[in-house]
Amino acid sequence: MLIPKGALVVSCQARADNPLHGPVYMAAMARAAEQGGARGIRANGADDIAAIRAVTKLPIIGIAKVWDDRFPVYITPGFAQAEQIAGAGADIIGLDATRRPRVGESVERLIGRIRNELSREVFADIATLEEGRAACAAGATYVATTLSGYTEETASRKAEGPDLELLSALVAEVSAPIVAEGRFDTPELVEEAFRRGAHAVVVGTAITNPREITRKFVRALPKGPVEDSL
Ligand SMILES: CC(=O)N[C@H](C=O)[C@@H](O)[C@H](O)[C@H](O)COP(=O)(O)O
Repeated sequence: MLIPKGALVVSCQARADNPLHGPVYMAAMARAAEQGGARGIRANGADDIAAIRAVTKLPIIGIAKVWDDRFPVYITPGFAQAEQIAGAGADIIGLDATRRPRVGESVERLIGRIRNELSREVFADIATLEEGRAACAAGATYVATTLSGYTEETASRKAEGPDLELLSALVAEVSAPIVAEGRFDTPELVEEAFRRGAHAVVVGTAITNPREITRKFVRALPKGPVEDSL
């Protein structure tokens, strides 16, 4: 198992509209995270993964986000994407393991192929206890709470911070190592995740998205016109 127990994993991702989009910035983020004590990196797309692979030996959870209007699944939807990110240097393949409609083969078959044909660990992003059970039975190495709040069935959880209840239920009922991911945005919440038995915690936005961090501070500003002090 590549992600050690008790690890903080830092997700280094920036979409195309983010000024930090691009492999140079994401590799720098990953180095900063490593210097800060991260024991793993999560990254999206072959270009970012290859650039991060070149600057660190930390285990990389690679994903490939591909949007298709016909299907809700966008995190590594098929084997072709998994093969591409494995080739770029991902040690672990992250994928959507929810029960939602998907293009191509079933998630069970996809997990099996990644393990057998690519010899990579599988990191299953799920949103419910049932999906966690199924991913574990299909051979996922890790099961993560990543998608709670982001599927139709779980949309109401998004406003409530991280899904600590799902985390506890998975720890109690699923034998794979359980990773806490999604809206863990303070050190206190990371502590709480480990208290509840998480194997590792993945933090993204709160560490690697300065635009969102700035917005959070801006929301705390007094309303009304900003005084011009010049
Ligand atoms: C739902 C979805 O697509 N989540 C993504 C998965 O890769 C990322 O956008 C998140 O940033 C990541 O999961 C870490 O979570 P947070 O940024 O909340 O710490």
